[in-house]
Amino acid sequence: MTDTVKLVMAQINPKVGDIAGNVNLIIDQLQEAKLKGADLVVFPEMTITGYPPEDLLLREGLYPQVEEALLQVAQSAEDIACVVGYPMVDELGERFNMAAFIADGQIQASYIKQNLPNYSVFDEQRYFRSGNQACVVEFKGIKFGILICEDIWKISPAAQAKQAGAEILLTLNASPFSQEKHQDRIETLSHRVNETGLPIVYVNQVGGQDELVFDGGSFVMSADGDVCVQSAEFSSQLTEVALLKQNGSTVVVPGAKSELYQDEARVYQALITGVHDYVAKNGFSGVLLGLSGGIDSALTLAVAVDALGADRVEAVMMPFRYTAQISQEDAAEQASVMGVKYQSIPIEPMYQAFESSLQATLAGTEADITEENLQARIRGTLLMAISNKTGKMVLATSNKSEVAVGYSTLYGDMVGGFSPLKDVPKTMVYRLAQYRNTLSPVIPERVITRPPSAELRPDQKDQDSLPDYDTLDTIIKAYVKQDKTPQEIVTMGYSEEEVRRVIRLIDRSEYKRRQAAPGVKITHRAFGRDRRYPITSGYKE
Ligand SMILES: Nc1ncnc2c1ncn2[C@@H]1O[C@H](COP(=O)(O)OP(=O)(O)OC[C@H]2O[C@@H]([n+]3cccc(C(=O)O)c3)[C@H](O)[C@@H]2O)[C@@H](O)[C@H]1O
Ligand SMILES: Nc1ncnc2c1ncn2[C@@H]1O[C@H](COP(=O)(O)OP(=O)(O)OP(=O)(O)O)[C@@H](O)[C@H]1O
Ligand SMILES: NC(=O)CC[C@H](N)C(=O)O
Repeated sequence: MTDTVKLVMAQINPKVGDIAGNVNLIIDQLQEAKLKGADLVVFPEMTITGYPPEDLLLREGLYPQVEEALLQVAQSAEDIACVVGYPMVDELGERFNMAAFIADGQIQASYIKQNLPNYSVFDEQRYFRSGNQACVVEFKGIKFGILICEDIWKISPAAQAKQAGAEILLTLNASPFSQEKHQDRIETLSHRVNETGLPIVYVNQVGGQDELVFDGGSFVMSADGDVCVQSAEFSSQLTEVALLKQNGSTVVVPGAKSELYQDEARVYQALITGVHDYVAKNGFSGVLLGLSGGIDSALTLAVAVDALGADRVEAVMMPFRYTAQISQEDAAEQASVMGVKYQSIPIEPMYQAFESSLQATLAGTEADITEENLQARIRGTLLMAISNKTGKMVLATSNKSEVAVGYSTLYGDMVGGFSPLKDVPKTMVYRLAQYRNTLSPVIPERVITRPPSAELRPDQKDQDSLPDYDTLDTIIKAYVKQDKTPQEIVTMGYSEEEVRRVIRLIDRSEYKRRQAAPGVKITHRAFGRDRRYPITSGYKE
């Protein structure tokens, strides 16, 4: 006899903490899956609360709400089975990261996550105790082993589930995006398939949550190690998977395979998702930004428009005596091509007002960074005034190279609620701008080809105060991502003086990063919750 099970991978975009909203989303997806004739629907990790709920997990009031939510989900699942993720607290006050198998309107079995990630952006040992038991459920003649995210990144829980009789593994994930992540997942799951001989259904969350973006990209790997079903990246989706019982094993029928994004296209989608969900989930009507005619604000504008639509994005040029005519022309041209509201507010009168008020105080001093920062701060003040009046949030435009070395002004161009390019090195900013222009030419070519300048003094170029960006980004990558020592970086072919200078700037700028807006993590190591360094530090290497 051949048993068949129609499984659906529910790649959804929950909102952290919105338990009522998430339950409605789950119930809607169950209804939709029923219409597709599904028997079993698998949701991502922590479906009910969204991931990561952070210190919401420390609130006692969360758990009764989660219990009630589970009951509601169970009641709506009388004629369909599902696996959902949720947090639970026991009578001793211990918390667990769980998954429930629900069928016939009731929780039939539950599983406690065993491997609690506590590195990079993850803090699960702050909240949870580990489980130590496999959970294998039989449904329609097939034995399913349930695992949660980090469990699949090590051998033991998968092997344990196999020993407990599992014929196929279901893994519920909240696995955030970084550039290499998809490949890492494929390699990791190939190991698990090789070790256990079992197919794996990998269901990931999608959507932005503060500095994290979940890319979705759920998939099924067959017992031969082939990806035989593939969901889309960066969009909510129900993906059908047919399972057959053949000669005692469970076999996945090859199904639909969405095409995946590559390289710059993939990073660009991550940025769009991060901006879109931050704005939507925090209830802003739109965003605004200072458009300078430079590449960072040009790319930020393109991302914002692609994420939100032109009618929700506003650009402001704020020229000063050092602003080149071509900067004004290019900013106006891009705003017009992209169809966004655009205005120009010269800052000369405000600068003169500051200068005259400070005249006595600054008398006898040479013009220096003080006067440059004033320009950036006037611009920041204007943007925040427009934000307050319109309800649109300001986007900061700094890239990762600038964030690394503190090349931005506190309370100046650092104003803003969200910082889309925060984890994008300058060299990648250029590649992303070029990629975006292959879809349709929105960034004037001159913005890409002219040398970068903050235009805070006559003829200023970034390279007057920083190494060229190829050098800077390589040193930042070696120090921040790869944790190399200064000596190791020097052996990569850079002068000791240059390496030491960049490292000193990186170390010294931690105070600025702590005050900066969050932004989308796209690399293996982002500043923010991913790389936590002390501000006050006497450490030397
Ligand atoms: N450890 C610490 N903890 C807390 N606060 C600390 C601190 N060290 C300095 N500070 C404070 O921070 C101040 C210095 O910071 P800040 O006022 O921002 O000024 P600062 O970092 O000295 O200058 C801004 C830099 O950003 C560059 N910039 C500005 C604007 C745009 C761009 C661009 O192209 O994108 C580049 C500019 O050329 C310059 O190199 C100090 O005066 C002090 O008040
Ligand atoms: N003339 C200007 N008009 C409007 N906004 C400005 C202007 N100059 C600077 N800004 C804002 O301050 C940010 C910092 O820009 P700045 O030109 O100093 O350096 P940048 O890092 O080269 O950025 P960009 O490549 O966007 O010019 C800009 O991205 C922009 O948001
Ligand atoms: N939520 C988790 O357990 C995530 C950890 C995992 N290694 C990932 O990022 O994919």
